Amino acid sequence: HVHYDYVGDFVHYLLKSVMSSPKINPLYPQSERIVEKSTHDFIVVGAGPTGSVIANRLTEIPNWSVLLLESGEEAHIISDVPFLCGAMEFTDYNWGYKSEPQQGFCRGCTGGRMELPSGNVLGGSSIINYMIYVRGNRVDYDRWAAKGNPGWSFDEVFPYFLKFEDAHISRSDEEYHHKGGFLTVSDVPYRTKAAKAYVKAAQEAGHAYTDYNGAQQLGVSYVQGTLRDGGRCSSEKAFLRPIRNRRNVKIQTGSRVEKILIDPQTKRAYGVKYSRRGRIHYAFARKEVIVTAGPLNSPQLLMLSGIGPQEHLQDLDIPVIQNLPVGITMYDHATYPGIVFRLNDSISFNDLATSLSNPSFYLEYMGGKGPITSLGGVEVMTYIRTNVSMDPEPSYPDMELFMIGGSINTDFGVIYRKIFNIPSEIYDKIWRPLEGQYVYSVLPMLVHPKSKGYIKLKSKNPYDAPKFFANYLSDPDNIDVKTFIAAIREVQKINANPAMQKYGSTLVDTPLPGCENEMFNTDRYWECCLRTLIGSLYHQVATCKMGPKSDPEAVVDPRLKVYGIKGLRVAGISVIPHPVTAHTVGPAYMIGEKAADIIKEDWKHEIRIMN
Ligand SMILES: Cc1cc2nc3c(=O)[nH]c(=O)nc-3n(C[C@H](O)[C@H](O)[C@H](O)COP(=O)(O)OP(=O)(O)OC[C@H]3O[C@@H](n4cnc5c(N)ncnc54)[C@H](O)[C@@H]3O)c2cc1C
Repeated sequence: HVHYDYVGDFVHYLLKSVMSSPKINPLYPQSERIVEKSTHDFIVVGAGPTGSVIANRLTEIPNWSVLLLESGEEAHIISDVPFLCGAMEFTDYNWGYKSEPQQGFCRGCTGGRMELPSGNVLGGSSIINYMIYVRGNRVDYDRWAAKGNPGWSFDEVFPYFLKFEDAHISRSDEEYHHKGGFLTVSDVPYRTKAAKAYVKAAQEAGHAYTDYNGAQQLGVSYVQGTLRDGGRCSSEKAFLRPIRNRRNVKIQTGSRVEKILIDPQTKRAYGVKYSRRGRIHYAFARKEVIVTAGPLNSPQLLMLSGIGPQEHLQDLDIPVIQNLPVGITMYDHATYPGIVFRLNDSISFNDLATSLSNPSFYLEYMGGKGPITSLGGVEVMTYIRTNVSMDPEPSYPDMELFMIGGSINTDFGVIYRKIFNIPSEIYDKIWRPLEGQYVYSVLPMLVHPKSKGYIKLKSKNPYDAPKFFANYLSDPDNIDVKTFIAAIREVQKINANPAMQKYGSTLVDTPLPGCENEMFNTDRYWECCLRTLIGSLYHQVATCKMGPKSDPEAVVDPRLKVYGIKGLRVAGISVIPHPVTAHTVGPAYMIGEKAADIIKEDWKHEIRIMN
């Protein structure tokens, strides 16, 4: 046995080096002669899904010039391979944040901390994400509107979801999808037999087969992915590549914005200060600065620029321009990776190394097919409403269960063990004995957490990572834990059905280290597991919350303008007021589309004159 830690480190090193190597034929050639001071109509900070859409749509107006500044570089084509998505976290495409150690969760994680990856690359997190495409529930958006955000109800945002979508889904509610948009959403071409059996078992357990992006979200269906021809369809591929030769857009990588320039007298944002290749530059905006720097960096940038909680900024010696509750709210979607079932037949992924060393899989991938098109093993989604839910809306899920045709042992502890910061003591006990075996797992995602965390700056140095306090499982009534446990029971119920039992599927019952004192499969046992090994699914929202002026947590108004500051908007999942019943990339694209339309509307007098 070569110790997997060394193998893992070597694999990560190799991948990191390949991914960061200079491009021979870059799609976005970067001029070395960047002027130190330049002026544009709009400056967009961050080229993730939201920033990419905004840059695309604003430059539809030929007379408007847009500078898109992205801290990361253009991605390597290897990031297109869906099966490798988990590994992207170990490259320079990740900002590499971690949560602060806190009581009550992640007691067993290495250092008591969770990984909080976030994309630092042209395309943002859509280059390192798992490509799961979910739009969210009608109720999510109707509640945004009901909470004082006019324009954001489902009926008002749905056309934007349709606008960007190019759907290739075989069993779908057709009127809920659209063909011809920039972002390809499709079925995953490869499905394990375990996934097919699980879909059947879920139906046997009473879950209807649905299109979760269609009329009804509750039920079971195969995952839909942001995939084009079996490869990743990132925001770079979908929204930037088609416009990169427009004369009125400048897409500049390796450009890290350190500060938004704001006149303290007039409170107008007039540009940004950024560093590139070790030099400081300034860019000025005639019209607006739009911050789309992701859910973790957008609040950081605002606070570094003097917009944030007054006392916190004063403590760090940052001159306060506007006292606003930036970063005081951070909801996230949590999951638990330890519900694993052993199978007695070769129906799931059992060995990543063998899969990746099989040349025929690559040939299949060239044709947009085969196991390598799998979204890191994510295959089936089930939306459920547990008996813990007190929500008045009967069709509103409180849990998502996503089924994976493998588990943390499938890659021999090289990738997913590290993603969840699982120490050797736990891996060796639970997953090591399963190496090479056929298993599947189900990860519950708590879609509407009651617990909320917050973000603080560590210092006024833009290169110091902020501090992330996730506060998972901290709600006073313990509803989050109870909901998780109800979901774990539902997973067991699904597994007990004939379609899974045909393969002798049994829950792995080795007690989790740290929880041996609790009786296996009791509520107390599962609570202990959750508090030992919970992980993030990287959907932090509300860090620059959208809300009416009366909302004490609001940072931007419903037109995404930062309260009290002129010429400055924030867009992206950071503005989402409350967690959605979705993975967040879909909503990020929608927010980009809507933001672009809002901006066009606000400047329509000028567009009219130009026409
Ligand atoms: C590992 C991972 C897996 C995920 N899996 C899924 C999934 O399967 N399905 C799903 O729906 N969602 C998933 N998500 C979430 C989803 O990808 C994000 O919600 C979405 O990308 C957010 O879009 P955004 O535009 O708001 O921000 P981001 O995608 O975070 O983009 C922000 C961009 O701004 C840049 N930036 C930040 N600070 C600066 C600065 N100071 N100067 C210049 N540029 C800056 C960043 O480098 C980045 O490119 C995942 C996220 C991660 C991290």
